[in-house]
Amino acid sequence: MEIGFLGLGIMGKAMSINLLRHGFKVTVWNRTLSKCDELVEHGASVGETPAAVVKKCKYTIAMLSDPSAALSVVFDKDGVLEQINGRGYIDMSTVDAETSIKISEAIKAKGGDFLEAPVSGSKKPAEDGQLVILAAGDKAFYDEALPAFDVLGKKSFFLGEVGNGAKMKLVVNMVMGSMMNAFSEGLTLAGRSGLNPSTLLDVLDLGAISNGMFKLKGPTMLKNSYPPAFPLKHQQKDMRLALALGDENAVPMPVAAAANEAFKKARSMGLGDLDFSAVHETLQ
Ligand SMILES: NC(=O)C1=CN([C@@H]2O[C@H](COP(=O)(O)OP(=O)(O)OC[C@H]3O[C@@H](n4cnc5c(N)ncnc54)[C@H](OP(=O)(O)O)[C@@H]3O)[C@@H](O)[C@H]2O)C=CC1
Ligand SMILES: O=CCCC(=O)O
Repeated sequence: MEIGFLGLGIMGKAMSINLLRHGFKVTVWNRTLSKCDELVEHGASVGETPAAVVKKCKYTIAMLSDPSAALSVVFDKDGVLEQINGRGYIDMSTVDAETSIKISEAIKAKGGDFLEAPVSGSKKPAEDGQLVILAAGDKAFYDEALPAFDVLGKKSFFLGEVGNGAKMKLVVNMVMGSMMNAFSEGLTLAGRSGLNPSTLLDVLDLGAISNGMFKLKGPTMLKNSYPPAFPLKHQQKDMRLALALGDENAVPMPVAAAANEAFKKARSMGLGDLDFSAVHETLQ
């Protein structure tokens, strides 16, 4: 079955290669078209525009940086809407519910099917097909897309109406961003107060707050090394969108608000393209 894929950044590249490896025919598009070359080496075809990809595929997946990119690819000239009639569109980007609902309504008005399906998990889980998929929208289309989700992820959740996937993803990343700041403060405090931060990693790993993120990021943070798996600029976008969701629902989130300030500071220091663990540098 032919699947379209729009957006070949860190995640989109890994996800589309994974689909190809599992026998799907994939047609790709990326704003910077030269990034499609590597996918062609893996067997992909290339579409010149989002509309051209959508036209030849039963359904098309998007993995784009933020709400403005997600909207642009759908609504602009040569965008998804122009060819969506009778086809499906799955937006896996992390965006807010409002953006997702706007896209969903436009796709449906043109006779297409829509799912939002943001993911938990980063570059390595994307390469290994171990993402957690947070889908919402048309249930029949979800069932149709399950073979692709089964390749991309280790578990898919169907969360009901469009907006619920986006909200779940933002809540998860709000918790993650807050934890990353507490972790950075802990590593820094350990070092400055005369402890060995490596020993702190061992102690944390044996206790109740042991987790994959501390285990994965701790050793590189201690070397002040932040190769981008999840770019810091995207984590800050997610904190901003989660705080807006908190505003809408009158939920006080002082911890998340402080974490957002730290990510903003890191961006102002030019660290936005590094991994989100580079927020550690704001304390150095
Ligand atoms: N990295 C991670 O660990 C995870 C990321 N996410 C989410 O997935 C999405 C993608 O993340 P990631 O792959 O890391 O990001 P990258 O920054 O690596 O890639 C972003 C992609 O969006 C494209 N893009 C940006 N602006 C536009 C635009 N105006 N029009 C068209 N295309 C555009 C880029 O194209 P170009 O190449 O031309 O710049 C690129 O393909 C984000 O929403 C992120 O929050 C979710 C889970 C994990
Ligand atoms: O949105 C990015 C999530 C990164 C992760 O789950 O490790």
